[in-house]
Amino acid sequence: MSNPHILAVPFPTQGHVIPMMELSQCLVNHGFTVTFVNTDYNHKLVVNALAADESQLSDRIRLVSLPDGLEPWEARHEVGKYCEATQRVMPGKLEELIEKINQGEGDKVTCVIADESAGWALEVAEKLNIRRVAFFPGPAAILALQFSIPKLIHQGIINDDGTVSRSQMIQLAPDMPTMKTTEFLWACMGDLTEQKIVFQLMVRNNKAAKLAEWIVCNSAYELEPAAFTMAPEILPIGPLQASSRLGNPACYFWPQDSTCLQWLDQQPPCSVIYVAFGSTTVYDQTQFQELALALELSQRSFLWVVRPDITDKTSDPYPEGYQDRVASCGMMVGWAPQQKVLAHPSIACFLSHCGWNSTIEGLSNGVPFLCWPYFCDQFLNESYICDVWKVGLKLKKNENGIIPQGEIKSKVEQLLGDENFKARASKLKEMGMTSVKEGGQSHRNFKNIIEWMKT
Ligand SMILES: O=c1ccn([C@@H]2O[C@H](COP(=O)(O)OP(=O)(O)O[C@H]3O[C@H](CO)[C@@H](O)[C@H](O)[C@H]3O)[C@@H](O)[C@H]2O)c(=O)[nH]1
Repeated sequence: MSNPHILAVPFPTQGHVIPMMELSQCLVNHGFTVTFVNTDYNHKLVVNALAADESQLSDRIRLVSLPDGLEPWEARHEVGKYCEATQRVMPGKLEELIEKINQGEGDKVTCVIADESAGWALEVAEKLNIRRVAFFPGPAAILALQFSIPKLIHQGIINDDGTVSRSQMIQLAPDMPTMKTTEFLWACMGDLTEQKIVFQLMVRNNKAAKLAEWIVCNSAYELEPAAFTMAPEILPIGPLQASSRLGNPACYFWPQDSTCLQWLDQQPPCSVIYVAFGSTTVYDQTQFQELALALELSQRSFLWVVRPDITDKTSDPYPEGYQDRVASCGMMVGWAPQQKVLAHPSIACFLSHCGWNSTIEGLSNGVPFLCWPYFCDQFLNESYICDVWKVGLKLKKNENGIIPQGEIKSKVEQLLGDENFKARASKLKEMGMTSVKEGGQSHRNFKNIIEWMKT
């Protein structure tokens, strides 16, 4: 038998590639070899960022790439178009890649670990008779929601193409956070056509997940017990964090600006608002400027990640004279070493879009949140943060759909003026993080799976 050789296939967006790489690094530490499959487009970004970064990938992880079905110049942020193209082109290319590897001199692929959202990769693995693990990088509750689609159709809550019959609050099972039907993952992704494409992808992924011998997720029993009771087939192996294995995260699409860590060193403990909205969130110019002014108004230090594509206005999106005015208290960077930033003692709170990676990174460091969800699973994550774990506050939009500067300023004061938020966040940190340590339930699940992968 050949040495264990994993083919890791993330869903091709940043928020999925990072946790799949983290899982890969954990596998390498247990003696596995990993071939990591990016799209050609993402591969270029990753290689470019790696060259500018001090973090090194293990030589037991080989980066390879496949076309994603779009031309190099086409935008990847139109969810529907992107999902259609990847599903159409990538399965065939993946099959060719695996056959090429297996006909070569090196170790044959012994197991495919695919993102649950890229169910087509599980279909290819089954066709080629290779063992399969589905990895979900988000919360178990969202996967449980996806698995409940047939029941939701049966109950008339949605119709066959995922359209929500009416806006209402529902609870999938006792003790689960309540969800607004119009905020179901697929129902808040782009226009109606895109929503239907995303819904159909989820239906396909439900079937594909049944082909996997294991379904694992980047969460912990301690964080969402009700979701794991509702869908016991999902096993938590998280929260996966580079700091747990004393390593650096990798596979970023943009080079990290590490100068902010030295800047943080100069700030007093628990004094800085960290502001970051993940890899895809985009704000219009009005909202962007409102946030900028709110940070200035807060009269606190802040570190703000302003990705080059975060607003529709690319050149100088700030209010006039802003950068000079905030130079003594604020720092803006294009992409931060976020996991290290959140672990820094000078961070007081995290103004976040509530992507799941950001959520567990904040939790793992006991940082309280100000929540500004945008789409996808982020509304549910906000509900976990504010209603279930009670480690954050929600920001409210005004009648024009804008979160005004006064709202941001007053919620910052409320959050930082109440020590209970920090106290609960510190408690949750202890609870959640023990799960990935020796003896924890996530650790035990991970061990069982790697034992199985080695047989
Ligand atoms: O300056 C930055 C900003 C972000 N990050 C990292 O980028 C990742 C961002 O992931 P996440 O917070 O989950 O946000 P998205 O990039 O928006 O992720 C997508 O994928 C997630 C996992 O499925 C979902 O939970 C989100 O809603 C979805 O938008 C995290 O690991 C961050 O540490 C950095 O390293 N530097």
